[in-house]
Parts: sequence; structure tokens; C-alpha cells
Amino acid sequence: MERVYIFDTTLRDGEQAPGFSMTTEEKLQMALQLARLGVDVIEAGFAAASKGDFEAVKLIAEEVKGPVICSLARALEKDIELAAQALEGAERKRIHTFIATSEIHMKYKLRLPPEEVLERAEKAVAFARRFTDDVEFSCEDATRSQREFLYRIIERAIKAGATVINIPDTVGYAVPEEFAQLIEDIRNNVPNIDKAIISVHCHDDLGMAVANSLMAIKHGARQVECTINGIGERAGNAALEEIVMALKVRKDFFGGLYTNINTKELYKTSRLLCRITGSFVPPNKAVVGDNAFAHESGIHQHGVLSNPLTYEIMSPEDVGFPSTRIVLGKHSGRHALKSKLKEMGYELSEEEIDKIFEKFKALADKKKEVYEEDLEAIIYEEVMKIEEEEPVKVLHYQVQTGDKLLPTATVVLSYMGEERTATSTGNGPVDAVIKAIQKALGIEPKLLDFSIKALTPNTDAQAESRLVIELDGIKSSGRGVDVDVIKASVQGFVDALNRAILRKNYILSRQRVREEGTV
Ligand SMILES: CC(=O)SCCNC(=O)CCNC(=O)[C@H](O)C(C)(C)COP(=O)(O)OP(=O)(O)OC[C@H]1O[C@@H](n2cnc3c(N)ncnc32)[C@H](O)[C@@H]1OP(=O)(O)O
Ligand SMILES: CC(C)C(=O)C(=O)O
Ligand SMILES: [Mg+2]
Repeated sequence: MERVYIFDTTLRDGEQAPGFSMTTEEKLQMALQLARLGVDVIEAGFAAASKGDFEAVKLIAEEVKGPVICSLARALEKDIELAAQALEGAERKRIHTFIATSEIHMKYKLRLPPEEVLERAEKAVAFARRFTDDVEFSCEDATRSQREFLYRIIERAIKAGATVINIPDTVGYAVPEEFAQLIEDIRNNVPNIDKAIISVHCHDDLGMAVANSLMAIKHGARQVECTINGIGERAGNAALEEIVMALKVRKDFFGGLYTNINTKELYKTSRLLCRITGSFVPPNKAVVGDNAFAHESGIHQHGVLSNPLTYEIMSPEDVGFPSTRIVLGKHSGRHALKSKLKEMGYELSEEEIDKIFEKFKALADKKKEVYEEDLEAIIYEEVMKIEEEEPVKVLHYQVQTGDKLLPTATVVLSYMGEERTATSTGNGPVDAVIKAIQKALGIEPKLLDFSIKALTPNTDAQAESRLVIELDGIKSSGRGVDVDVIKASVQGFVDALNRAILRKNYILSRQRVREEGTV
């Protein structure tokens, strides 16, 4: 078994993408999570970039234990000195210095002849070695560089003391077979290559960053540079979660290679980054997207309900994803519907299910997803043939809140026609009003999920609340919409409560019928 080192550059290359800048505190929070995830190296930033980035690298170096902490630096003494200063407090530190090696970069960007680039690379590595014996050297734009020149600069960098040689596909130009050949060629043509670890750093401009990284690993690279959710310059870097899970799921193909990543932390890490940057991954994103373990079509749902392995090559638990999600929509079938109804507590005859299925399909043709509330409406109408009166009705509520006030709410509601009043405080206005409703009813349902979102991007937008609660073992969901977020939350909570109470009554009446043997 051979280890592949995971070098995370979310906080350096990832942060370079427009809209992904993080504050020092946010970078620290992310670095602590990366340490829990088990990455081997955290590239915490580019100390010479700004005072803020210097502070972030310094704070991470002092606070985060476990991984090697690294700072990027140009092949310049001033950059390397700043990197070394920022890293002083680290348990283990690495300086990562780089210079471009392609003709186009050397000619137009650096305006330096190749021999001068060779000299600078060598000097930079030797200078960095004064501060640490862990020095990484990158040949920027390696995939568009001349092979012979690459071999020479790598050899010189290793002689000068580089312990890791990174081969970046800076502009995402390579294709997997060609990139694998480049790694093979470096292994075969750089005489002292055995004294350094080969690393790769791929960009996704043509959507091949992960494929290129994996092929390089297959051909001898033992460090891979990547980012959470694949964030990074332009189209991004290779996604950490995809590389790690590919190595794990396809260990048959990758021949005994392993990483030290605790894959159960992957989803949490991805979501933390989304929350910090305010940028969410697309639903179809591999490994961590909302739909990565969701199934809407009937044939797939039937398969997954019988055995998840029919349509899932990894389990949601493996990556810390909440669970497989069976989504009811127009492509769903009877098996999924039956399973959902059972989960909701309804045990219905085949004839009843047929009726519900017909109505469900008709509804699904009109809307994207059919929720529990929609199914319940069909059940009440088609099976129970009742128009239930809502057991709980909020008649009036009042909330006091402010930056120097303890949020307090008073609620007047009716429960089965009986008027009740209660007052409660809470962490915020929504918490206070929900606690007051619970107090008035003398119940404490568990709040399993609560989200509130604006339906349009204006300050006067309608807010939509969605809640899932559990009352006496019965799970139910509710929804509320209003321009006032507190009112939308109250509506959603009461909606979920009413559904739970009605469902409980239904289950009890069915039980009674079964016990008495009458209809
Ligand atoms: C592929 C990559 O991801 S590389 C990393 C990219 N990341 C960043 O650039 C983020 C941080 N960067 C910054 O904050 C700024 O660019 C700084 C502070 C580093 C430099 O800012 P400035 O001094 O104003 O220079 P500016 O960014 O305009 O130009 C870059 C300079 O660095 C030089 N340079 C670029 N790469 C290197 C290198 N590896 N080694 C030495 N010099 C380099 C360029 O030739 C140019 O030099 P010049 O000013 O003599 O023309
Ligand atoms: C600094 C280097 C490693 C880089 O980010 C790139 O070449 O893409
Ligand atoms: Mg890069």
C-alpha cells in the first residue's frame, strides 16, 4: 500500500477565484476543518500577497496542528522571507516557491531568458531551505514547457534542496494520456528525481483536472494538489473530494494507493466552504452535490430501495452525506410512492395506493417535486374523504425584538376550538414565537430541519419557510410563505404541527379499526 499525499490549496489557489476571498477568521475556520478532514498539507495562502493574507497564514500556522502548513512565494527573496516569517509558529512548515517555465510565460510575463529562470529557481529553493527543510518547487505552466528545459530545472531545483517537485497544468491544457506520459518522462529523464516527491496541480479549463490528476497518480505522482468543491482560478482546480473518492471506490484500478482523508468529513467540509463563500455547488456536483445520492426515477428508486448498490457506487455515510434521498416526481413509480407513504405512517391497501398513484402522477406532471404535504392532501381527499379542520390555528401573535432586547413573543391560538395564550423568550424572534406556540400547546416537537429563503432577491421579497418536525415519533413537514419572515416561520411550523396531529389521529383511528375488527 502506498500513500498519496493530499495537498489542499483551497485557501490559496481556491481563494484566488473571483468572489472566493475569505477573511482571516474564515480561513482559520476552514483550516481547522481541513485538519479534521485529514489533509497532509494546507497551503494557507500567499504571505506576500497582502497584510491580511500574511496574518491568515501566521494564524493558521500557530493554531492548526496536524497538517504541514505551507505558504506560496514567488522565486524572490522578499516573498520567501515573508512566507518564512508567517510560518514561524507552525509545528511543521513548507515553503512553496515557483517560477514559470514555458516560453510564453518566460518571454511575455517574466521577460527573462531561460538561463536566468534556471538561476532564479535554484537560488529561490536554496534560499527557502535556510528556513525549512521542507521546500516545494513548482514549474508554472509545466504542460506547455519544453521537456528538456523542464528536466534541467527540476534537476537543479532538487540539487538546491527541493523535496517536492510540483508539475502544474496551470491553464488546464493537458489531456490525461499526455499528462501521464509527462510524469513518466520526468521520472525517466531527471537523474535525481528519486530524491523528491512528484506532485501534480491541475486546472479544470477543459474539465479534465481530476482525470489528469488521477492519471498522474497512476503513473507515479505521490502528492496531489486540489481544492474543496474544485474552487480555484478560472474553471477551478481538481476537486479534492472527487480524487479521494475515486482512489477509494476504484482501489481495484489504482492498485493499493490510499490517502489519509477521513472521507466522512467530506460533505461537512464542502458545506462549510459554501457557507463561508456564499457560493453553492451545483446539485449534480460529484460526491457532495444535493443530487449525488438522490433518485427521482422509478426504475432507479425501485433498485435503490431493494439494494442501494444497484445505483450507488459509494454510500452517503462514506462521505458524511445525510442519506440517500428518494424524490417523488413525474418519473417516480409505485415502489417509491409506497415506501414514502409507509415512512409517513400510512398503511394503505393496494386499491388505495392505486388511487393515490394516479392523482400523484397527475400532480407530478404539473410541479417539479411532490412533497409530503402534497401527498397528504391527496390522501385526505381520495382515501379519508374528509376535509379536516386544522387542529391548531394562530389567532394573533406579537413579538418584541431589538439589538438590546431579549426577543419575547406572545401567542394567542386555538387548539380544537379552545383558546390558549402563552409568552416566551428565545434566541431570536422566530425562536421566541415558536417556543410560545409550544408552550400554549404543552408540547415540544423536535425540530429536525428548518430553512428560510427569499423567493426573489429584493428586501421586500416573499420569504418561504420549510420545516421538518417530529412529534410523538411522527415526522411531518410544513411550509409557510409571507413577506414577513416571522409570519412565514409561524405558518410553516403550525402547518407541520397540524399535519403531525392529523396523521397521529389517522394512525390511532386505523389502529382502533384493526383492534375492533370493524370499518
Ligand atoms: C499560477 C498561480 O496561481 S501563481 C499565483 C497567483 N497568485 C497571485 O498572484 C495572488 C497574489 N498576488 C499578489 O498579491 C500580487 O500579484 C503580488 C503582491 C504578488 C505582486 O504584486 P505587484 O508587485 O504589484 O506585481 P504584479 O502582480 O502586478 O505583477 C507580478 C510581478 O511578479 C513577477 N513574477 C510573476 N511570477 C513570478 C515568479 N514566480 N517569481 C518571480 N517573479 C514573478 C512578474 O514578472 C511581475 O513582475 P514585475 O512587477 O517586475 O513586472
Ligand atoms: C503556483 C502554481 C502551483 C499554480 O497555482 C499553478 O501553476 O496553477
Ligand atoms: Mg493553480
